Amino acid sequence: MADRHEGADGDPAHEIRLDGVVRRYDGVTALAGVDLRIEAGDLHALVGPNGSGKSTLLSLVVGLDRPTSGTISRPEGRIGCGFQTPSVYTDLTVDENLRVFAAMGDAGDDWLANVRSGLGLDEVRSRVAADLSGGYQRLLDVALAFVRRPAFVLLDEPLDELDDAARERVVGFVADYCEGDPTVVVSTHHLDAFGPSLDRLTVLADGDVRYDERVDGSDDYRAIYRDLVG
Ligand SMILES: Nc1ncnc2c1ncn2[C@@H]1O[C@H](COP(=O)(O)OP(=O)(O)OP(=O)(O)O)[C@@H](O)[C@H]1O
Repeated sequence: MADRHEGADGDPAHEIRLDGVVRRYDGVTALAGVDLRIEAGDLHALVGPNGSGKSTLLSLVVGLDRPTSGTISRPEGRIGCGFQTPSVYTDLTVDENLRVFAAMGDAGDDWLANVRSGLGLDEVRSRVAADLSGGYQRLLDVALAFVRRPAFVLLDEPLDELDDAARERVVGFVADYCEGDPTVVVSTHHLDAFGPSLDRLTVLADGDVRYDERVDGSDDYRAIYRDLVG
């Protein structure tokens, strides 16, 4: 069997790298000097209390925002994003949304169908996005992040509003996606759901990295987290 990280694993040229990243807003330090490596092929979780800087970090990595100081480098390659507020075309159907986003890449119809069924969207494929429940809108937003088959996917709270079965499906889909070279960074409050599938865990608190280690399914994530941030 091929190594799951064949090609890019451990190659610094393929990692996302943050060095001394500070992001200050008026009177608020969202990130206080973050050094972080996000290695190719990893399913890498960012966790931390409300306001710890997770969304800020993802926005900076995508390039939607700029650091006050410090540097961020990201290798060439397509990037897929799912942020806290779903960014679907509300007047289009699920299938139309998927096709619009897929058309920006070259991943093909088979992959589109794979994303749709893998995330449990087949039964709503002909419904207009505006009429979907909050959970299905979230699933569609997650699907749009993957439909161009990007090298990097950044997901901010992808499990919000989902029921247990849908959460399991999303975690399974994301973990399978990372079986090759792609890298997925997920900001989440649902450490228990992602825990067994993670390659790396970073805990942020008050804009600082409090923990950043490779992990495997046997780790007691809840205990790690509780010891760090209570
Ligand atoms: N545009 C902004 N203007 C002012 N302050 C901001 C802005 N964006 C974020 N902040 C502040 O930066 C800090 C970090 O926020 P951020 O949204 O990154 O945290 P988070 O870990 O994603 O939180 P949550 O888990 O609640 O989503 C917070 O104190 C927040 O209020």
